[in-house]
Amino acid sequence: MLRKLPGDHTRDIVSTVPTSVVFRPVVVNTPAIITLAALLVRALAGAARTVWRHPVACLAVTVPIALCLLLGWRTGLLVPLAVVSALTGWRFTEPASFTRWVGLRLRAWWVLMWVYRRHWQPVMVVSGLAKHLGAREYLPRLVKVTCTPTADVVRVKMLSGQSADAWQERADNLAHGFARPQCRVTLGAPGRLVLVFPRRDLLATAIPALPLPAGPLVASVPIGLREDGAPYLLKLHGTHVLVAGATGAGKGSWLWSAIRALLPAAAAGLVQLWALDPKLMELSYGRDLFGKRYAADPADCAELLEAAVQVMQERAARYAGVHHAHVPTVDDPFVVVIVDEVAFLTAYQTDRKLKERILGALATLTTQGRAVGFTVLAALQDPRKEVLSIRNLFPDKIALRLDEPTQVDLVLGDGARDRGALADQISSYPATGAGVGYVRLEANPEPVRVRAAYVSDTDIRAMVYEFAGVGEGR
Ligand SMILES: Nc1ncnc2c1ncn2[C@@H]1O[C@H](COP(=O)(O)OP(=O)(O)OP(=O)(O)O)[C@@H](O)[C@H]1O
Repeated sequence: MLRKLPGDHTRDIVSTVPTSVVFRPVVVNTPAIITLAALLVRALAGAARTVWRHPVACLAVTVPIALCLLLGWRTGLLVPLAVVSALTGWRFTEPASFTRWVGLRLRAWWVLMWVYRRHWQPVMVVSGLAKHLGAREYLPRLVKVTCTPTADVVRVKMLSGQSADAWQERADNLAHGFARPQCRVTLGAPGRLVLVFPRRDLLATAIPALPLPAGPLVASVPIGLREDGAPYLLKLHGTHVLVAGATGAGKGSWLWSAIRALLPAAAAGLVQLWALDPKLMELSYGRDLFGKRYAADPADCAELLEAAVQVMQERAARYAGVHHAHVPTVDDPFVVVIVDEVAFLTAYQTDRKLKERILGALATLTTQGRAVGFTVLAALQDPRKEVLSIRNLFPDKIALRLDEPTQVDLVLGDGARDRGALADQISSYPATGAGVGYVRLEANPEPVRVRAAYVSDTDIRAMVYEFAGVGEGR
C-alpha cells in the first residue's frame, strides 16, 4: 500500500512499504562556524579572482585609497590627477597608440560590465542557451571581452555538451539581446566560442583603387580591406578562386583589383594574364593589357583555354620528377586565367561541343594547374550546380551579394551561412554593398568579410596607358 506523508516539503515523497515504516529526510544542522568559514573562503576566492582578472582596475582603486590613508587625502588625490593628465596628453598627442593601448581596453571593460555581464543571464535564458536542472540554473561562461576598432569580441565557454550549432542558430537572439546590429559566431578551442558583435561597418563606404604595388607581387595580392580595417591579401598562386555574386554585386572590382596588383609582376615577366570575356563587358575595357591572350567569342575562348591547357601540360611534363612546386620565373611565369561570367561559356552555351571543350579545359586547368603555376580566377552570377558543375574544383570561394540565403552555402560550402557569411544580407545599393563579400578559403573555414577596392574606368585607362601588353608576358 502507498501512503503519502503529511507536510509541505515531503508531499512528493512516497512510501512504498507498509504503513508502520515511515522514511523521513534527515535534517543535518550545519554549525554556524562552518557556514561562516565557507562564506569567507568564497569571498577571498572572489577577491583573488577579481585581482587576477582586472589587475589595472584594482590598482586604480586601491593605490589612491592606500595613499590617502598613508599620506593624507591631498597626496592621495595627486596620483590620480597626474595619471589622468598624462592620459589626456597621450590621447591628444598620439591618438592611435592611445586607442590601441588604453581606449580599446577601457571600452572592453565598460562593455563587459555594462552590456555583456549585465545582460548575460537574461539573454542566455531567453535565447535558450542556459539550462535548468531542477532548481539549478547553468549558464555558459562569459570568459573575456576585447574590443577592436570595429567590433566587440566576446569569448565564451559553452556548457558541457552544448554544440556550436545551437549558438549559431541563435545569433539573431544574441544580437538583439545585447543591442548590437549583428552577431557572428565562430569556433574557438574545443568547448569555446568567439562571438563577434560589429559596432561599426568600415566597409560601408567604397574603397578607391589601391596603389599599384611598388614591386612584383605574385603569391598574394592586395584586394581591399577586411572588416576590421586591415588590408586583405588574396592568395592566387597555388589555388583557384571563384567569385560569385548577383548582378551588380561588384564581381568586376575583385577581378580588376587582382589584375591591378599583378601588373608590376606582369611587367617584370613573372606573371601572364589570360582573359576570357564572353560578356564583352568587364574585361574588354582593359583588353590591351592582355594582348593576344584575350578572347570574347566562345569559340575563341575555347581555343584560348585549350592553349592554356597545352602550356600547362608541357610545363607539367617538364616538372615531372624534377620540381616539386612552381616558383615564378621569367621562363616559367605564373599564369592567371581570368574568366568573367563563366556561365556564359558553360550553362548558357548552346553549342554543346563547344561547351564540352570549354568545360573540359577548365576542369583540366583547375585539377592540374595549381602545382605548376596556373590559376583560374572566375566570376559567376548564378551559383547553382547545374550552371557550373565544376564549382567544387575551386578551392577558394568568395560570395558577394546573393539573392537567397540558400545560395550562400552553395557558393561557400556547407555551414558557411551559419558561421556568419550573410551574403544574402549585403546591401544591393552599390555605394554600400558592391564589392563586399565573404571569403572562405580552403585552409580556413571561417568566412572573412572583405570589400574589394573599386577600380574605376579611369583607373583602368591609366593602367592600360602604363602597362599595355604586359599581361601577355614574353
Ligand atoms: N568595390 C566596389 N566599390 C564600390 N562600388 C562598386 C564596387 N564594385 C562595383 N561597384 C559599383 O557597382 C556597379 C556594379 O558593379 P559590377 O558591374 O562590377 O558588378 P558585377 O557583379 O560585375 O555585375 P554584372 O554581373 O551584372 O556584370 C558598378 O558600376 C560600380 O558603380
